[in-house]
Amino acid sequence: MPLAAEPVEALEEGGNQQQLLLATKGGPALEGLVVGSYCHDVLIRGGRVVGETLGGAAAFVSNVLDAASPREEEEQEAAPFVVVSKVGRDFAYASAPAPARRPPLLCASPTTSFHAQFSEAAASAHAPDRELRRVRACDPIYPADLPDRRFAYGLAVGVAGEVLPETLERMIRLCRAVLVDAQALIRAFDADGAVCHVSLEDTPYARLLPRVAFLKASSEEAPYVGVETARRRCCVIVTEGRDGCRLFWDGGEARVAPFPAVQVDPTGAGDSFLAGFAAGLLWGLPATDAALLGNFFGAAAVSQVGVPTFHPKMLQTCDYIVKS
Ligand SMILES: Nc1ncnc2c1ncn2[C@@H]1O[C@H](COP(=O)(O)OP(=O)(O)OP(=O)(O)O)[C@@H](O)[C@H]1O
Ligand SMILES: O[C@H]1[C@H](O)[C@@H](O)[C@H](O)[C@@H](O)[C@H]1O
Repeated sequence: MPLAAEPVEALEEGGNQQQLLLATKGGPALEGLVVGSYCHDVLIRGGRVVGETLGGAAAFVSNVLDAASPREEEEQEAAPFVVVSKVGRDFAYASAPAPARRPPLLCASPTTSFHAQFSEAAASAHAPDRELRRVRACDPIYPADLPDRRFAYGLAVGVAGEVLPETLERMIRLCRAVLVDAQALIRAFDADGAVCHVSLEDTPYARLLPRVAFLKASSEEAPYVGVETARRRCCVIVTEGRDGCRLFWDGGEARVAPFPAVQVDPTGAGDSFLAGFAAGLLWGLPATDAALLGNFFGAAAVSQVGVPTFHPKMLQTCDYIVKS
């Protein structure tokens, strides 16, 4: 793939944080820090509830990191990363695999909850296919909630504004490289809880971008991120649903082809993509090949309702991407 060499050289030339991830190939398992809350997702179609599932980017991310991260033979059960997430006493999925392995912090406020209203009309690849409304919000995650030690990498994956600017700043101080989902930075909520977006440049997060390694945005979020400005500060990845994704860095860009999928639920595609991408970097892949692994897990996520289960055969494809 001719795209592979170019971005990596460009990223290495920058001499910034991306290198730290890229340099881990063959090394020992590296501990990560995932920050963002688990939530309740209620899926609604035609005015009827058609599903209630565990949500929150942290749940989808944990699921993929556990399936795809490099780790020692004897540690097959759980990949080495910590999740800092907050839920209320009403949390319904404490025994689901991701929260059971990495339990959330309990708060007096209720668990963050989203209603996802799916349109009946066939969505185009880039059009929003659901309207999201936050109906409950748990407490934010404060800097003091993060463990006081160093991590190889961090993933800032908030869903409802819970990753405060000062929390992201602390992540940046604790982690050698931080990957950020734009949804953690630019989401706002109207009086009804409907998700809308603000311009990243107008948020306190903007000044942190030069210290972020990768910023991932969906094509719906990309206009609020301001790709042309952001790519001068960090590598920006724009996910394009069934069209795969594009990487933008200072001086270049690359498109990475998708995997085919029959979409049954788009929830968690972006989260699974980002985790697959991070796992690819941990395996030592160039950014564009890591994005291929991201596309693989994004496609896997849309093929199932809720947090997906990975069958051994699917993980053989993942192995093939990583090792070929
Ligand atoms: N229908 C699809 N077919 C194949 N791959 C898909 C499909 N939808 C999504 N993907 C994969 O998942 C990635 C992320 O999808 P998308 O761009 O829709 O993210 P998103 O809007 O952030 O998703 P969500 O908010 O639902 O988590 C894409 O870049 C692609 O690799
Ligand atoms: O569980 C989902 C998922 O984490 C999505 O990435 C996010 O956009 C939604 O708000 C959340 O409900």
